[in-house]
Amino acid sequence: MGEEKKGFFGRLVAGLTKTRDNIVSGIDSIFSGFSSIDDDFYEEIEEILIMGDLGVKATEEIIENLKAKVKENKIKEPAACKQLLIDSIKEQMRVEDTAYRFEEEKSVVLVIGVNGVGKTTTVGKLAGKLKDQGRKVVIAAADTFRAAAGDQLAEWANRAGVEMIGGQEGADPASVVFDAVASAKSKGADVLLCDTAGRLHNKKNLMEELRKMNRIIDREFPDAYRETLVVLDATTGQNALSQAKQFGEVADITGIVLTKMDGTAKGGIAVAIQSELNIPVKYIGVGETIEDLQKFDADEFVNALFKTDGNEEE
Ligand SMILES: Nc1nc2c(ncn2[C@@H]2O[C@H](COP(=O)(O)OP(=O)(O)OP(=O)(O)O)[C@@H](O)[C@H]2O)c(=O)[nH]1
Repeated sequence: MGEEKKGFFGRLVAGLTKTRDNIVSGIDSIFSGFSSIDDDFYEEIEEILIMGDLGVKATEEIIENLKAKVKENKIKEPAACKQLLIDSIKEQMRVEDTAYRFEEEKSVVLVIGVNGVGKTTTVGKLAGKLKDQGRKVVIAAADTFRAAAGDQLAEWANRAGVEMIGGQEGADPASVVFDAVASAKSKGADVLLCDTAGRLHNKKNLMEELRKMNRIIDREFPDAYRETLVVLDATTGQNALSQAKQFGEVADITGIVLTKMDGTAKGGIAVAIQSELNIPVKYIGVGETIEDLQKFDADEFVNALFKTDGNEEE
């Protein structure tokens, strides 16, 4: 098991190379470059965290927390602050509900996100993952806005070996969800994954569409556990955070999927999201194949960023 964990950690470390270069190399040079802990020292750390997309609010709180820890532990050496900074970031990322109940219970999972963020890909990967865990999955292609979205999802359903309902361009998303719920129930499916649209420029329509879908699920599948995942493209940095906030105004988000974490320098956005929204990042996308969706764990993420296993005093 230790090997498996190491493999996962290794892949996470590799996937976060650019984010790590962006944040940690700068931080390391501050720890080694400063001879005493003063205002300049804190300001430079603050600047790097903000540049690393952790967000102004989260950064300010991390720095306050770090200052308190330094005082409490009577630390005098800048280098000795590193572990305290790691701890502060982890504390800042703490969220209450990080459970994956849809993996255990009969569930309907709504997946929301604007075009191009990797929503369809994520639904496909998630279907494959749940199927591998022995769950019976049905996909509802309720993003009927974009031409070819249905075909693309059908390919993913095929790859994952699960059934897909809907996919006709221009169809009413709520009626697709209605058909999919009926199919999921008649087949005794465990999880119904709904790929839905996310046109943020027309919030009223979006809200109406989501409300309609939710009403149908409430009525037709009242005992299903409900999960609403918002897919965000990590490469868009602060824009991803603002999308999450906007979706939060029209839906009860239970989790975030951050895609394209491979190869982006903006992975620090995961800190901003968990800290500012108190919503867990449940998965990260680290590539384009069906295996490239990983469960997200904030502590492991911070350890991978700083390349520490969480126990060592570096
Ligand atoms: N590198 C990388 N690419 C990804 C990841 N997730 C998705 N992509 C790519 O991002 C592009 C957009 O993904 P889609 O799944 O089509 O995006 P979408 O949000 O469904 O877009 P629409 O179908 O237009 O709504 C595709 O080329 C995917 O292969 C990821 O985690 N890493």
